[in-house]
Amino acid sequence: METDSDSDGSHVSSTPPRQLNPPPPLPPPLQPPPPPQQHTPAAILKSAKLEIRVESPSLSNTKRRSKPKTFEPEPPCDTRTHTPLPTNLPFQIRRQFTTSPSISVDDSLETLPAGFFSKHASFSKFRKSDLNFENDQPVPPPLNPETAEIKSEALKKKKPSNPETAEIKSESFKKKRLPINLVTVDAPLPPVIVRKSNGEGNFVRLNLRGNKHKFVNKLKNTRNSSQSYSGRESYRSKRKFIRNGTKSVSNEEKEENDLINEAVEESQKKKGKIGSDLIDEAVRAVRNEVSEENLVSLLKLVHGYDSFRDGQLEAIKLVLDGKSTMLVLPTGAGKSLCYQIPAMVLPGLTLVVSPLVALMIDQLKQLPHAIRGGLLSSTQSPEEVSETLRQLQEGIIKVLFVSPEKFLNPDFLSTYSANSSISLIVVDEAHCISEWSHNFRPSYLRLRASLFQAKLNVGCILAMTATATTTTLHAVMSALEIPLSNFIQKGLLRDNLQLSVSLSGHNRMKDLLMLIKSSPFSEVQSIIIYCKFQYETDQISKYLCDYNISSKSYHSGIPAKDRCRVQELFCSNKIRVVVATVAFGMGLDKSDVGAVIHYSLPGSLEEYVQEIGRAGRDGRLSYCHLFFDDLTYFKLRSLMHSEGADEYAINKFLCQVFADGLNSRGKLCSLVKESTSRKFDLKEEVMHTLLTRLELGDVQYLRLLPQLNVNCTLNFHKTAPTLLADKDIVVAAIIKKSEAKKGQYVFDIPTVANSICATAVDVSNHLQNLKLKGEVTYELKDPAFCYRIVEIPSEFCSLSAHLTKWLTEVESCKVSKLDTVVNAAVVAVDTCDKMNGCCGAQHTPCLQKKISDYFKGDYNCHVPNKIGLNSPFMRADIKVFLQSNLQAKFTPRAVARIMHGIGSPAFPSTIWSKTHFWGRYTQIDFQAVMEAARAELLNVVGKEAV
Ligand SMILES: Nc1ncnc2c1ncn2[C@@H]1O[C@H](COP(=O)(O)OP(=O)(O)OP(=O)(O)O)[C@@H](O)[C@H]1O
Repeated sequence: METDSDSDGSHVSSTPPRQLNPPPPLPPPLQPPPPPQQHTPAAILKSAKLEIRVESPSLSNTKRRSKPKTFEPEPPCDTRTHTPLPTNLPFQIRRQFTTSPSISVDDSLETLPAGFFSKHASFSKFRKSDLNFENDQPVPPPLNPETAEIKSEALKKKKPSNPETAEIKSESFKKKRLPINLVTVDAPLPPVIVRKSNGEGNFVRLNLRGNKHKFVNKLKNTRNSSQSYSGRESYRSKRKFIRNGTKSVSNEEKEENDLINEAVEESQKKKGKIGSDLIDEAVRAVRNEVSEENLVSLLKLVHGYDSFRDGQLEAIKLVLDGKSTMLVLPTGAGKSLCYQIPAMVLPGLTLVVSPLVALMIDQLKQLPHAIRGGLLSSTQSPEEVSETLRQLQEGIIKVLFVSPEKFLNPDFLSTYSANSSISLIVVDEAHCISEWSHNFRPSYLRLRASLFQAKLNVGCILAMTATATTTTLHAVMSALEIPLSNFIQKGLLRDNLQLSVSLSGHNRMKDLLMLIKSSPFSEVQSIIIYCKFQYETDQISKYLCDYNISSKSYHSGIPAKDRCRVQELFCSNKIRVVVATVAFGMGLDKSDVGAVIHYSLPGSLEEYVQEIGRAGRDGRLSYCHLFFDDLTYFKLRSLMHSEGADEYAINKFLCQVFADGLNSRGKLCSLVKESTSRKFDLKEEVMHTLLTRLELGDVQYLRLLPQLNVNCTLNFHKTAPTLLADKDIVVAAIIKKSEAKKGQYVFDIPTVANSICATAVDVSNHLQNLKLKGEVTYELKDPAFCYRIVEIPSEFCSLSAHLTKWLTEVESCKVSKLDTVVNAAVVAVDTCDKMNGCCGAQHTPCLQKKISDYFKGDYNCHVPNKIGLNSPFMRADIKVFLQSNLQAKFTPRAVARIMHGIGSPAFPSTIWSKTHFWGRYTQIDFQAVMEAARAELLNVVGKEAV
């Protein structure tokens, strides 16, 4: 059963995992894709694969790190449900095919056009002096890779990798830990308007396995590696299909499950080691009187700390008083403790909704001895799930980690509403609720106070985040009905982070090497380097190893076990550098990371703040360097447009969603993800967001149900189908609604379910039972969004206009977030007068100010960006491109995406990156390219009409 997401961080990554091995050859597509014309053979570009992610400092009162000892015109929209789609749309060149070509899906967010970097490199501005680091050493020539590897192995052996020493060191840091001072954003928040949602019935039965993101990642991996359809198929057969009714579990799922079991076991082994009588007594004391004294005693016993950090006590007291609270503390400031202590004191369960399985595992491991935790994940076996449920019912588990999808599954909700008392719901990474955050997740949109209250009778919510702008905070507090009086924000950045920035030159890798080999970075033991693209992490880590800098890459395309191993090596100081995408860092609690380097631009200041927050958690002076360059900026800016959609496409999509018109009210419907995505050129994530919006907007048009593989091929084995049908209503319906193909029965689960007024899950379960009895075997395929229609829109035009406007605003918001990062970097490098403590490449005061202004909503991008609004040859190029591809149906957005080098479901990079126009106009504003494309399409259509 296909589901939504307990994932591995990839949703954060804008680039799909890279597929390292060449895929099997491309099978013939359902219908032939239009081959792009090549004008200049030499200009045919290969596509490179990418993956995406990002961090900041001040110096006073902070200890300097010691040198490591060892490591060196839109078409008119339809107005009614049944309005036939126009066939002679403006802006579409009629195909030469009689049937529409079915192009393989490709969301090539991470696919760069071939030669992208070299072709566009326009930087020569890098000034070594800008770095201004002491002991700038000449870069030694690279070693022969073989020798380097041997040397690096030898070095590793000699390294001070004694975990004991490392532990002692970190203990001594703890003792010497300096108070963490925070740069506070103290702008008053305007009053929160608490919007009562019509949350009744808004929950969905989603994600019984919850692995959508993993699937998506993997799929992206295959897609973006400019590889074939069959590569995807093979992956799909491994992961997506349910063979003969049996869930096939991939190695990755098994590995993830092993990690969960390990964490659960570890968590359970620890219990009772500390004098539990003392703790019980301390808990009782807090229950009697929630005083600072009692809470500090409990803190000492449970966590071993002498005092609370800024914001912790305040938050804990509010929560213990049953008040929903919004807590904004910098990364590493100790947010987890704010639910751990209440979890011990409150009588019922504390549920923690967390976006990533990896994060949940880390948090589970970090629970103190006295708190027993549990985790529910889609990868667990039924036995493991029932064991967790048993422990929950017996009250053994005090803190349960769940994904938002699992949490909103009605089965899960009913278990809790019936059997268990929940005292507190914690929404971790709460910014994911808001579409205006840097990391919006549709499933988080469902987290509403009204739902918690109605379904679980829980009134107390603790929302936590490290990075949220004022707008995002409003959205979160409104959804969770948290009053302004319960808003705690203590700072954004720790002042032990020294922030530097430089414009990188043609050879960013060399710049990076120089940086690492120069003081102060050369004196730092543990460094994280953030990149945007997976292939970059592999390249850079190999490059650093060649220069005797022990490093490993980390991204979501690496198997879970290997990722875990890299994290272990890093945490035990056996490697010095981790070169990672965004997938690394969430939940990482290595206190002595001394430096974070952004090799690529972060997509937003939120991302930057979150990632630099991995450094200096021990309170010691730590260094954060940001490289920026125009080329990366242009490419990332293009990528920000990969999820936009046109009103026309949304209108067509709505027609499909409500395809059965008035008859569909109450009906179970489904949309097969892959084909629908291709048909409307909408990414699956965008379709999911739109469906969620149709469920949770002002009017509830539908109710989302668990995602399923909807197409079934069934074989009967024991009893003759007709005989079985006589005594089995489901079988009777299947026979009636099936198509017989070579003795097999092929049917669509929702159709069968509708015919007997059952749910799709009922039908699936029934099939499973028949299979267990040996009556049938079956195969399910085609993951689909499932939903029930609640209300038919009276007309589609205004609804699609409304949804388009919303998506466009979200798209512009993303673009402006990236523009703000670049602007902050440019202002620091080009215009800083260095009067307020900035020096050389070190711009801590001015970057801190920018960041603080941004989070307060006061930021002005007063330096113009380098994105052009026109180019003399653009119209001509578009014209040539269109004329060479007369067989394809383009929209202005599709043309603009190709000109920006962004693949989409209907125009995948695997095919379209072969045109030499691919990515040619990344430096021109996307909207401007769309306008030019619109004009040229009108010309072509006009001529055709003549
Ligand atoms: N009052 C305290 N005194 C000393 N150490 C503390 C205190 N509170 C928390 N810590 C420690 O600080 C570290 C970071 O805590 P935690 O992981 O909860 O931070 P966080 O705010 O959740 O960070 P992130 O946003 O990165 O997840 C942990 O090792 C934790 O034990």
